[in-house]
Amino acid sequence: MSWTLKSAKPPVVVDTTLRDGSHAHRHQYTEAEVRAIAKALDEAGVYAIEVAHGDGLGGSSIQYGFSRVDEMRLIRAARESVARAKVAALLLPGIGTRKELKEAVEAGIGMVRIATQCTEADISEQHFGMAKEMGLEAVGFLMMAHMRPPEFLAEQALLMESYGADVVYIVDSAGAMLPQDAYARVRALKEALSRAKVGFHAHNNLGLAMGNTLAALEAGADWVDATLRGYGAGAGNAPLEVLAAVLDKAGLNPGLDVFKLLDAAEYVLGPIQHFQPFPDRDAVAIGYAGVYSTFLLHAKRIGKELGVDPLAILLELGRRQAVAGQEDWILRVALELKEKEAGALAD
Ligand SMILES: C[C@H](O)CC(=O)C(=O)O
Ligand SMILES: [Mn+2]
Repeated sequence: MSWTLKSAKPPVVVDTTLRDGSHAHRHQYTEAEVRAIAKALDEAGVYAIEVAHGDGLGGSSIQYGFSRVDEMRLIRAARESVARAKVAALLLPGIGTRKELKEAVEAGIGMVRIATQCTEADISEQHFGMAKEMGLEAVGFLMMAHMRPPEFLAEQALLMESYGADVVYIVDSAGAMLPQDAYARVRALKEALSRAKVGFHAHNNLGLAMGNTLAALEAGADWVDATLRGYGAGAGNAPLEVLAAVLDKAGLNPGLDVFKLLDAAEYVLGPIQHFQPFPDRDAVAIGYAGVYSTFLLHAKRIGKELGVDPLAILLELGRRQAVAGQEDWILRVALELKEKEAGALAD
């Protein structure tokens, strides 16, 4: 791996402020917020804008947190606000179904990203079939990709390609990768896939979202994700306005307007952000222990309610190798830690 970016090409950039950022926004986006953000992103030249509950279509629930506004209304609002960018949604098989996908198409999506745990690409076959039948650009998301080696991920990506994926992403859901990890995984997919493009989605828990995105580009990534101000789960994602400035300096700008993005980050997202994600004590623990980034706010809340250190909860979840969909483990682990502590005090 080199840092020259000589092998990199201008990537397709997908913004997920209105989907991954929904985790940080506790799924409370309003239609007016979505309209303003989607319009600003469209005018700044991003290829696609992902809009959905943070956990994908159908995610609004007691397990993942209720959305303030129905996501179909948010998708429609985004679609009405863009002149050029594609509107996309995320779907996790088991959470989202054909019903939600069909409604999202009617609301205006042109692309769906189908996300599975990186060991379970085989459960996505039917969903890629539906996406293609509905005329969508179809993208595969191999989540928690730090948990498996490059050659294993390449096999999973081949499955998604065989189901019809146009792009397959290495998703560093835990923000646990070092640049060499991102590089090796993207490289393996580039070498294995014959038709599908390769993408990379970063989280900043170890402060490496930008570095890992550049490593992915050096490895040949065709698509990359980012969010305004890195607004996303855990310590957030690669910050879009920073990525645009860096790509521009490196001669790799795919057509993004750097100054429009700086304004969008500062004046459109900035005033409504619930908080600025950054690698704080608990977020670094997530990257260090390889825990799903979306567990951060749940662990902080449950830890506060029960008087248990969120860092201890997150480290234990890492030890148990919890993955997406196992949000119920957070409360269970917290209760066990509390019980253990009470037992130790009684002894
Ligand atoms: C549903 C997740 O938030 C998808 C994602 O962005 C990730 O795994 O990272
Ligand atoms: Mn993410």
